[in-house]
Amino acid sequence: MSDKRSGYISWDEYFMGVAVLSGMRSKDPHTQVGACIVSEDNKILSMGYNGFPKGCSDDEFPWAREGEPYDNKYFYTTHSELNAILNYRGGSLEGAKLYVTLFPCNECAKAIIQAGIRTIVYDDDKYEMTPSVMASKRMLDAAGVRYYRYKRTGREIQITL
Ligand SMILES: O=c1[nH]c(=O)n([C@H]2C[C@H](O)[C@@H](COP(=O)(O)O)O2)cc1CO
Ligand SMILES: [Zn+2]
Repeated sequence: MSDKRSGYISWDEYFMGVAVLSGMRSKDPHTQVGACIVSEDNKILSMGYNGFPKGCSDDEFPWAREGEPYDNKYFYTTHSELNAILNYRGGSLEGAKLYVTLFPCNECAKAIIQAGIRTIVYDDDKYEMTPSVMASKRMLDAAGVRYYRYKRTGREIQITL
């Protein structure tokens, strides 16, 4: 009989929790997205959140959702998934798993496929009806990248910092 502690968090809770925590760094006032890339043997390889590229000030570049393309955020934000891929400097992501709080868009799907990531665990899918996410699923399906929705456990975690 083992005296192992019970009540510890599962791998999925752990990695999605890290993705959520990472998203808390986002300065986007509307949508915060976090990502965590994990190896096949459950080691965290990289993390990311949505934001402007290095050198592009969060206080000077626009966070607006509307207006001319030059004056809204869409030309400038790097998505959490792409940031997590680019933040990894250790070599290959072949066979890795991506935990992400929002279903990846078509641009991120291309990067995910080309990086060799084979599995996506996502939480929110609020843009599922958009052409971008439909195109994303089309490419992921064609490339054989598995994706499944994170099953929320309802566990609440309080951390005092
Ligand atoms: O997969 C994604 N990953 C990601 O990081 N994002 C970022 C880009 C923007 O900063 C924000 C989306 O903004 P909005 O929901 O206001 O359109 O989320 C958006 C998507 C879209 O699916
Ligand atoms: Zn994206």
